[in-house]
Amino acid sequence: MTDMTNELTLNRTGGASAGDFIELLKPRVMSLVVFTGLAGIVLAPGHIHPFLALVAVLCIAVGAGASGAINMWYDRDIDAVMARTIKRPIPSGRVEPSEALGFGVTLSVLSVVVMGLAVNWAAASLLALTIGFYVFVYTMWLKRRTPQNIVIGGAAGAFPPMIGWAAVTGSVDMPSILLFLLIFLWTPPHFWALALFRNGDYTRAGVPMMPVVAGEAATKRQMLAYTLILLPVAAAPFFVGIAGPAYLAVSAILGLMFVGHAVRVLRATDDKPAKKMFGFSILYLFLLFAVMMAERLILGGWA
Ligand code: HEM
Ligand SMILES: CC(C)=CCC/C(C)=C/CC/C(C)=C/COP(=O)(O)OP(=O)(O)O
Repeated sequence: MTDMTNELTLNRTGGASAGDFIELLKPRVMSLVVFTGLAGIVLAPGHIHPFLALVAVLCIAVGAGASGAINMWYDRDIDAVMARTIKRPIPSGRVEPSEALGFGVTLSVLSVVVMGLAVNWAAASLLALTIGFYVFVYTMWLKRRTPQNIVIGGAAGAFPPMIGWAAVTGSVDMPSILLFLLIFLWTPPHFWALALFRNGDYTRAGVPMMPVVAGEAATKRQMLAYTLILLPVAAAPFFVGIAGPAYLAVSAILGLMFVGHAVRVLRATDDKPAKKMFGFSILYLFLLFAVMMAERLILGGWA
């Protein structure tokens, strides 16, 4: 406790560093979000100037990070009682709440306006929708109210490939909706794996995550159901012509491994399988999109 008090005093007098503002952008989580946005650009039919592609990726990165900063501003009360989040810049006193809010709002507006002016307004509108969904629908409305919070609110994290796709095509098309669906169905097993071994945090903070409300067994059964539904959905990009045969094989292997993790979690009596499944969920999504992009870049289009 003394250590923590000293740390708070030190930090307050020291003021915020650039690193604190970078931390507000949740860079590690957002790196995969941006990667899926890049995939939308690579997989979309048509051409975009490489410089504009770079601008689009930067706008997705800045918009995603900015919404993370607003999330940290709104959630500063619960972040202060969860072990995983207590050292974040606001609860530890290094950044004032109003500074974080101003930072997040400014960068959100900037990312949308630059996307609209430099790339197109279809991508900018989807980016604005995504930021709004994460901030208003997930963070401010559902997160503290229902155990379905991440099922519905998770849609925010699934939009980036559609944003990237729209940056190239100016439209919303069926293959990009499929990429949305893939991430949408991946989110519950991704997040509930973490919630299972961070259950104490969410109980203390009064956040009604699924394991807190429905119990561990029911959560685990739902995780298995999502991994099973993911199998055909993850294969679908091959059948609509935006992914190749190597992708199809990899999606089946990774999908079965994901189901295997869910089965081990279902049977487990300790936290270890859930921790492993959380780590695997990230690798799963990263590899799926990496293979989809690599095959497209190496071999060209299929459609
Ligand atoms: C509503 C949907 C989601 C929720 C509630 C959620 C929740 C979380 C949480 C609580 C963590 C731990 C973060 C930390 O301790 O800093 C995490 C980690 C992570 N999430 Fe998610 N996530 C969601 C969607 C996504 C999406 C869509 C992606 C990417 C496409 C993603 C990628 C990651 C990555 C890469 C990490 C690991 C970060 C690290 O290395 O520490 N998440 N997620
Ligand atoms: C382009 C754009 C705007 C993308 C946004 C992407 C997005 C909504 C990702 C959601 C992932 C995420 C950080 C969830 C954390 O949940 P939480 O906020 O409950 O987690 P916490 O407890 O770590 O704060």
